[in-house]
Amino acid sequence: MQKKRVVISLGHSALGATLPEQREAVTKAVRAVADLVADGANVVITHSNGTQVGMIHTAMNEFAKAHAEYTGAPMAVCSAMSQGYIGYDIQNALRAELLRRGIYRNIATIITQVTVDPYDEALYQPTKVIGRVLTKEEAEAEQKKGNFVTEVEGGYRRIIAAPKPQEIIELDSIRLLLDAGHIVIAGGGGGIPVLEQGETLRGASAVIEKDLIATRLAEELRADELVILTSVDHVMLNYGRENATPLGKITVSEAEGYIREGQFGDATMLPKVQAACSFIRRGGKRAVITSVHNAKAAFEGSAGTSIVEG
Ligand SMILES: Nc1ncnc2c1ncn2[C@@H]1O[C@H](COP(=O)(O)OP(=O)(O)O)[C@@H](O)[C@H]1O
Ligand SMILES: NC(=O)OP(=O)(O)O
Repeated sequence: MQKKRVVISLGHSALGATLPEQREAVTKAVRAVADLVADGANVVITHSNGTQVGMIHTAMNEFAKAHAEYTGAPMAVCSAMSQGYIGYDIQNALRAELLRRGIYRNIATIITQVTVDPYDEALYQPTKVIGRVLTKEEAEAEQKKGNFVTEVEGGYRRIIAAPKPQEIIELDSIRLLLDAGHIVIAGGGGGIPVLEQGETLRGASAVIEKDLIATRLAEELRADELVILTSVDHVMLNYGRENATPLGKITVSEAEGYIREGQFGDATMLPKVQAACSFIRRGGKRAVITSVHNAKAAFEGSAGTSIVEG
């Protein structure tokens, strides 16, 4: 019998912001992955990169300005770097966690490119926040460099275009490794957005929403479950209000109704619930949205928000 297949998406709280924070946060996040593996699942991991790609872009390009022998790095190269370095931390933390449990599995990160449509209007309207929170002065300096910023809680953050994913270029390699029982880290940060130009794939100055690539991977790989680990234990109705109510097990029709009511934050919870609905509509058995902390209980059905057929 084929093992259960699970695509698990790690949000920014599973990664932290700085290098030491990431190493620490990933150590906790991989326990949820190890629980799934110990339970016999074949797993593909995908993850956020907004904070990391912003940090890498600033580090690469500011340094290059001051040192003529270095060149700056375009956003697509920074996305590739973020996949490499986040994958490196996840590989090592997960390997150690599994070995502690007496389990040995091959774990590999696939640098993943995803085509985007050059006519996607999102390419011309930056919406996706990247990097750390900036002061007003730092935000003004970014604008002078031609970058875009938006006001957020506590300050400002850079924003960048977020086109829709089209084709996952390395999909066959991901599937091959998964079929062979390897744990695969893929589509990190939504995948590196690329534009197809003849034989060439040209990096786009954008970042793809990772919830969209999580559902795409889950659909293409015919996963049984999609698990989205984020910063809250449940999806809530009336979030942030006095009458806020956590959602337990709901059907895809109910979830779509809540979407129509505007129950979910546009750039935060909405893409996760949409990803979950799309996955179930295309044949997935269960989508779970919860925190790293609650993951084990959510896998067992006693915590988190589960979206199922119906
Ligand atoms: N209806 C809702 N229920 C729960 N959380 C919500 C809701 N609407 C918006 N949110 C916000 O969504 C956030 C999770 O999304 P996000 O910050 O993008 O995390 P991630 O990095 O995991 O993708 C929560 O911290 C919460 O502030
Ligand atoms: N690429 C992406 O969606 O990253 P965040 O989750 O950090 O926004």
